[in-house]
Amino acid sequence: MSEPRTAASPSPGAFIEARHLWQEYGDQVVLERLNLRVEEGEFCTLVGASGCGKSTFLRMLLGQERHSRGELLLGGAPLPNEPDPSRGVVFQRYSVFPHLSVLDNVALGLELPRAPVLGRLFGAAKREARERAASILGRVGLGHALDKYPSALSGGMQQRLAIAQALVMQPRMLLLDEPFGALDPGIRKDMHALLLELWQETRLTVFMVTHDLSEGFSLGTRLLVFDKVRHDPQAPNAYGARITYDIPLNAARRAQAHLPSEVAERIAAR
Ligand SMILES: Nc1ncnc2c1ncn2[C@@H]1O[C@H](COP(=O)(O)OP(=O)(O)OP(=O)(O)O)[C@@H](O)[C@H]1O
Repeated sequence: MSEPRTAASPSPGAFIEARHLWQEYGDQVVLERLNLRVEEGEFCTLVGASGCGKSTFLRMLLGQERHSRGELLLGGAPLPNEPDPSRGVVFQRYSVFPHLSVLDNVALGLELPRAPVLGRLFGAAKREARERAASILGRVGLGHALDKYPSALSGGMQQRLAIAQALVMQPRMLLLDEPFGALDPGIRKDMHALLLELWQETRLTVFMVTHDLSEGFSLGTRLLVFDKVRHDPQAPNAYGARITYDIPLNAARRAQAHLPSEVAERIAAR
């Protein structure tokens, strides 16, 4: 029998690792020698002053942007240079397709890779895709709105749809860029509860940018503060940000994230 893993056990290879990571645009240094190790299942919230490179870091994790220097690894190998279904993303601005129904918005992600020419599946494959889409929409609270169009949805409902779009692809990582920034406080609270439930169920690794520090503290298992350690008032673009504080949060939730899913399910079932 293998030894139980405890907090003191050496951790296996990191899921995401940034080593001396830099991002520069021309003569503007945005990120500078950033180092980070994140294990699978962690929920990292990213905070920092406006313009310090949080969204840039998310885009790099998504594979939308290549770093200038250093290494960015996924499971020990260079992170793929292009977005793929293993990385789901939700932006602050609604990213759903306005001309498609709620159900089609989510089913499309399943249909396109399997029918790249027509963009449509037929028969059993189509039914299966739509059933899966409907099931995840039910999970995010949109089961009653499958035939609606996005223009008929509230802001919170549109973000639920965007989350469903990302989750239906069964990503290993969920990247959220201020996903609730445009929502009213009451709706935000509902969305926080939903996101935590989904994270606990799926055991995804989450990176979420937020400007709301209390949201950052209450949601994550880890708060990452992006900031510049060097400033030159004569040359504001000369130095970039890195992670200056890395604060473990919500110990109980953090411990749960490390529990093997089958053990967590057995305990929950009692
Ligand atoms: N493709 C690009 N080309 C040139 N400059 C860019 C590019 N992408 C980002 N930048 C610059 O990099 C800096 C960091 O931008 P980024 O959006 O990552 O910051 P942020 O911390 O997410 O900001 P905010 O909190 O305001 O959203 C900004 O000065 C921005 O103008």
